[in-house]
Amino acid sequence: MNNSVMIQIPGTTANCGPGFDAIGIACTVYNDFELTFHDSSRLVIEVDGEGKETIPTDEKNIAYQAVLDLLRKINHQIPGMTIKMFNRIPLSRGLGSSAAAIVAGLVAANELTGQSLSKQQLLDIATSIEGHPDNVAPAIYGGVTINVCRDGATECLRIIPPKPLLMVVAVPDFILSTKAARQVLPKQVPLQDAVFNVSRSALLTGAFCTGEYRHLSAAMDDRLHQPYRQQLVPGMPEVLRAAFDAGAFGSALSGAGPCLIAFCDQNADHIGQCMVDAFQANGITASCMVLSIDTDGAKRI
Ligand SMILES: Nc1ncnc2c1ncn2[C@@H]1O[C@H](COP(=O)(O)OP(=O)(O)O)[C@@H](O)[C@H]1O
Ligand SMILES: N[C@@H](CCOP(=O)(O)O)C(=O)O
Repeated sequence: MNNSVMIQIPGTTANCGPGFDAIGIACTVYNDFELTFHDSSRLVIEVDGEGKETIPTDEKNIAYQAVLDLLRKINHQIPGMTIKMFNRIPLSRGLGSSAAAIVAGLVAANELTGQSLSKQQLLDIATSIEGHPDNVAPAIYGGVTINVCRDGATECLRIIPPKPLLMVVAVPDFILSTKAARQVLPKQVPLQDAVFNVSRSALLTGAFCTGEYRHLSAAMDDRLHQPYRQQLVPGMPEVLRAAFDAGAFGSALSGAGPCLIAFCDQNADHIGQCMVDAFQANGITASCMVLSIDTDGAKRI
């Protein structure tokens, strides 16, 4: 049995507008995660890159907890371990950093213990830890994933769109925890809003399957979460509008925010600059990342 493994895990953008807790995409921004088991009982966690100052380096670390969850699941003894991570996924911004940490811990521990669990089993464990499947599924499988929770398991359909798609992410310089962004959501919604989202989610899935991205303008509209979260992201309507005016097919809140994401197939840098400028006009400093779809998901490197 090898006692050390290195995993690369992609960031993810969830919801894509209407697909709240259901649709997610793996993106070409990656964390590196190294797990080593050793004989001593010590736990060592070293964090570099994003979150270096804030991510816990003790038992509270969620990647470490995911390693423990997997070891307990397969009745493996808990050894001493060293975790080294280099993070490029911005924290608490809506690009799935927590999902990446959970998936990293699960995949690394599974690799070190003989790969006894399937991707489906890892997905089910990851979903139960994260609480929703739309980030952990694409982090595991790559691509665009449509995710349905049923009878305690997560059913995941992975799509690789037939035409290239770029994702322009405007990253504002403030954080918003997913927990806080879920607390502003209502417990119930009007039937017409549910119908609105059902039709847009179906159109969105069809656009990804066929590459008919001209539908994304209508397909990325949402009434289930964005109207409530807008108050948490200054300038959100203006930034989304700026992306569209600059030529994006469509735009939305990335995950629970505060990142805003636009989809296009050209002029990505220009669209990004327009989004950053629109944030700036609303008093928010932001930077821009141009990403494409990661098709591999978490993998050993
Ligand atoms: N690499 C990591 N290792 C351990 N914990 C992490 C890591 N990345 C993120 N986290 C935890 O996840 C939290 C952010 O999760 P969340 O609020 O869901 O935002 P995000 O949209 O980035 O997933 C961080 O505050 C941190 O506690
Ligand atoms: N469906 C979730 C997605 C959260 O994604 P994150 O990247 O912000 O953690 C939600 O909208 O709450």
